[in-house]
Amino acid sequence: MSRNLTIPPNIPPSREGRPETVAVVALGANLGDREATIRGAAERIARLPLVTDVRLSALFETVAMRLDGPDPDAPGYVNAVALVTTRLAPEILLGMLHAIEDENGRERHQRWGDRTLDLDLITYGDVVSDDPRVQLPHPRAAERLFVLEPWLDLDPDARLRGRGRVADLAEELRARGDG
Ligand SMILES: Nc1ncnc2c1ncn2[C@@H]1O[C@H](COP(=O)(O)OP(=O)(O)OP(=O)(O)O)[C@@H](O)[C@H]1O
Ligand SMILES: Nc1nc2c(c(=O)[nH]1)N=C(CO)CN2
Repeated sequence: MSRNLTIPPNIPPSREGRPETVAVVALGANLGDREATIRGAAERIARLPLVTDVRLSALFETVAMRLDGPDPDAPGYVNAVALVTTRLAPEILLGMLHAIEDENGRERHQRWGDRTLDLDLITYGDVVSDDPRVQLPHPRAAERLFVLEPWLDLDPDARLRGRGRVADLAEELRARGDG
């Protein structure tokens, strides 16, 4: 069969801008229909522009952590982690995560208070940032089993830049009865 060489080959047009990067996003909810909120948020992230893939972990039931420690009397959380492949810049992605929190009726009364939806950017590729608006990796991720365990569910070999293997961090927290 002859080929018409005037028709361009089926190669996607080259795209300017940043390369695709995998971001780790932590999801948590302890008010309302927590599971539906988490699954809906992951679907919403998947529909963001310049997001090409979202893999959601299993959902974990966890005890609410307050600033002064675990509070078994507070409404429990459903936690999960999503691996998000995106060409959005980290600060833009975080802004969009905040918008999704707002769409879900997130109110900001109290640090570590109850919430319909919390979305944290845990890592964005290997990017390190101490800008208070976008700290990367998330400065409290290594102390949070409710982040590390869902992350391990998706990626047992995960590493947290500057802190080593996520599996080792989780093991230390479990051994201390912490996190
Ligand atoms: N990597 C990050 N992920 C999420 N928020 C961040 C990050 N870096 C900086 N921030 C900023 O932290 C501020 C507080 O975020 P948020 O309301 O989610 O706090 P919190 O959930 O109560 O506590 P924590 O930050 O310990 O999870 C926000 O204004 C946000 O811009
Ligand atoms: N179990 C649990 N506790 C929390 C969580 C969370 O996601 N899960 N998020 C908080 C603020 O980011 C504070 N405490």
